[in-house]
Amino acid sequence: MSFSSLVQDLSIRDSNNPRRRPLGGAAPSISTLDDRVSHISRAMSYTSTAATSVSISGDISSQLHGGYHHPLARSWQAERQLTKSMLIYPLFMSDIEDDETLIPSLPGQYRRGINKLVPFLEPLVRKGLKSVMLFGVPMQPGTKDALGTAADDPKGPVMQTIRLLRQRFPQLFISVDVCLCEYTSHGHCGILRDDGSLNNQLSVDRISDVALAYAQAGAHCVAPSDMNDGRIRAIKLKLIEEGIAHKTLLMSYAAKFSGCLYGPFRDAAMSAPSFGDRKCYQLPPGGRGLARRAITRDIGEGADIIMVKPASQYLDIISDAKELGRDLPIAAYHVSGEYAMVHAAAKAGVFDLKTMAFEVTEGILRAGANIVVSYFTPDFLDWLEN
Ligand SMILES: NCc1[nH]cc(CCC(=O)O)c1CC(=O)O
Ligand SMILES: [Zn+2]
Ligand SMILES: [Zn+2]
Repeated sequence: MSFSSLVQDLSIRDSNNPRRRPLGGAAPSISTLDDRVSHISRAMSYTSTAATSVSISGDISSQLHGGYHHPLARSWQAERQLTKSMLIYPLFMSDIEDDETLIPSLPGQYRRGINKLVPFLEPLVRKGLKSVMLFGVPMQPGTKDALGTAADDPKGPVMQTIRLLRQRFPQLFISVDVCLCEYTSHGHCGILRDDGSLNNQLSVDRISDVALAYAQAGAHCVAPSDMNDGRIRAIKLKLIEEGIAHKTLLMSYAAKFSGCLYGPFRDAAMSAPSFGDRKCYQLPPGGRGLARRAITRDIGEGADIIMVKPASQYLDIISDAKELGRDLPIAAYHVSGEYAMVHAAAKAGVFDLKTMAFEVTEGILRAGANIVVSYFTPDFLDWLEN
């Protein structure tokens, strides 16, 4: 068949097919359903009898494979590619200077003392590590009390680490988790009333003092994970009052769900509550509406970033956060239990570790996150080129 007869062939078909008419051509008027059916069946019968036009007569929209045959073309399909600058790496800082203890429930992750930190981080920073999230772990007996006094102890592991990192890795972005559970004798995320429930006002006062201390020590970002009501506003006001709001990013763990995925973290941070649970301040897993309210509230109180946590079980919440906070970066925390699950399944031969690490992280990005807090960060620094 010659080119001109092919064109003619197409134009005949176009005039018959209401869905594929030439540019600028008038749509055939279809007034009734019968009319429409006859148009379509005429187009179809023409196609099936004209053998030479088979390759161009199919429904073009059914052809997708060509768009992602090549690896580069596949990479173009994602709205956002995972890059090293999206990753924040959590670090557990012990108050024993030479500590370097593997956390059995958190494969490959260690609790480290200040003396072990720089040699550990140097190669990671060289490979492109951009940001860390600090957690303090008081191991020395007698350090914990009802008020979590050790949280902002100037000689405590977090305050020391902030100063050390600012000095040794000036480009590194330092975020610090702000909570009391690692430092309280009862292991809850605030100060308690006599009945064992949280005293919200005292907790918020204390948490905002701790956040301020971290910011004053040089943290670029403070990230309260305690879930007390009103803490974002209280922290923001203190940062403003002390004249450092302009250089301190406030990341709210706005939508933090209770459940069983923080277990390995609590092993690492020695922060399991000594009685009860966190269900009265962390969100119930089915509470999508509560999460949306918390996100909206925290944006209103001055959060610069909204965090959702855990991540893989809460992808709808991440996309809610993106919708409610369309003008803010959204962070997702791929938490200790999620990380441990991936490791356990890979070890059991269920799937390849690296493939799953990418799959779950890409899912988190697809849901709307711009930032991922991940224990896989050192692995990604090896796996990613950018
Ligand atoms: N409030 C402290 C805090 N900050 C982050 C996590 C969990 C992180 C993880 O599981 O990786 C926790 C534990 C908890 O709330 O029980
Ligand atoms: Zn806590
Ligand atoms: Zn309660």
